[in-house]
Amino acid sequence: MVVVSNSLTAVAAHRERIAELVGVTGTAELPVADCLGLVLALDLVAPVALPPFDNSAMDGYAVRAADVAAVPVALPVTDDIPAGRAASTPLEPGTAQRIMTGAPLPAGADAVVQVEWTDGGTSSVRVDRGVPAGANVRRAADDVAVGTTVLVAGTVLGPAQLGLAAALGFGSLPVRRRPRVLVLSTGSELVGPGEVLAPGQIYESNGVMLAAAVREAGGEAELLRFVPDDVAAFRAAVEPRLAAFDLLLTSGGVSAGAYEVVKDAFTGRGVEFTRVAMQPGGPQGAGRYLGVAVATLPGNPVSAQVSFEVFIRPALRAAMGHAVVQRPTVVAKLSSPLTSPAGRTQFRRGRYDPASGQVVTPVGGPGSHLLSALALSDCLIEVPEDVTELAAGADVLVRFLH
Ligand SMILES: Nc1nc2c(c(=O)[nH]1)N[C@H]1C(S)=C(S)[C@@H](COP(=O)(O)OP(=O)(O)OC[C@H]3O[C@@H](n4cnc5c(N)ncnc54)[C@H](O)[C@@H]3O)O[C@H]1N2
Ligand code: MOO
Repeated sequence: MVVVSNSLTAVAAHRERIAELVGVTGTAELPVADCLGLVLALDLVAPVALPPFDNSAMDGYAVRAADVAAVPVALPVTDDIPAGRAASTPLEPGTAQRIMTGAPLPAGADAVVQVEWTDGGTSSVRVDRGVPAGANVRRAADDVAVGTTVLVAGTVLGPAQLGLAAALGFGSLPVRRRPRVLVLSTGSELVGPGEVLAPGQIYESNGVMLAAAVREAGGEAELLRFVPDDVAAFRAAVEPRLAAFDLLLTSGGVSAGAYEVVKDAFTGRGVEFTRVAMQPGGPQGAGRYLGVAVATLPGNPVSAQVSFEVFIRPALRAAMGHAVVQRPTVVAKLSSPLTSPAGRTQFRRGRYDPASGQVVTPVGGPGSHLLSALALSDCLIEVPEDVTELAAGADVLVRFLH
């Protein structure tokens, strides 16, 4: 692990460590409807053509273009072809067949006259405007030929990709499965919603926040809350569950206090604790416990969420096979001056306003308990390790939170 001065671990080194621990999830065959946002694990090859047959692009009349070269002309209507049914008879010269959008073109027809250019007749039709051969006809395989690789492995499946898979008849797709994360909050002071706060107690918030962050990143989260500051209780709560998960994500219990349950439970058992050169989010731990990846985040709510953004989200995205694992960034002008601790990357919370010349405004101070400021923010302002002061108007890197 790369370590920077005064024995702090570099942010990038800790990020790599977490990504390496989480690794890449396996492949699963999932129903197409459940694949939104997932990454295709294998190339998708078309088992059918799109369209599968020549068909009409318009409601109208299937004709031979030569028969409507001179208009107006009256043609007997010999068949009626709704979508979903094939023509029962080939089109004879000098006749028309009424046809609906998407219905198969009868043999012998080479064009469709849209209904607006006719009198709409059912036994005989008067065609008022001629069409060239091929008009309003969608040819078989116009879009996709059988055997074409339509989507390559690594494609992120959005609505259009899922629509294409469905159009080709796929009911399920091979994808990288979602990483499963057990989110665990520790702290004897934590109580749940609806309970009356006794002196010294607070409502638990990190679990809800981190589980939501896991889901937003594309993972599956299970929340385990309100574990007391007791090593035996902690291990008893965690151990029976671990095998079902790709990552155990804890918050709290890792700094220098007398009751650091996470640190006490994992020290010397495969998890290393360190201080990362960042603020907030200094105290971090990473490793493997009973074979499962573990990341321990600090308990202060803003520290926990910023740590998630910096370390956990990229690892989960990489685990799912995403090529782009980082949020988008932009360089913006700082609206007001900032100070930052020497030797640490500071992640201040901010609001970005593209309208006023790409200005970013810090929201709240640097305190890692300022959760409401985080909730009002849409980005992190990243101040490099070697920068301790920034004037208003300085260029800063903005990392979006959405
Ligand atoms: N002597 C030192 N004290 C502290 C240091 C240090 O280096 N030396 N580091 C500080 C920093 S920085 C951080 S960050 C915190 C990290 O502490 P822990 O990870 O051990 O977290 P806790 O002590 O359990 O809690 C910190 C704070 O956050 C609240 N918290 C914790 N879990 C939750 C939760 N699930 N929901 C809501 N709030 C939570 C907790 O009540 C505390 O107020 O340590 C500093 N101290
Ligand atoms: O590094 Mo701590 O995470 O600021 O509150």
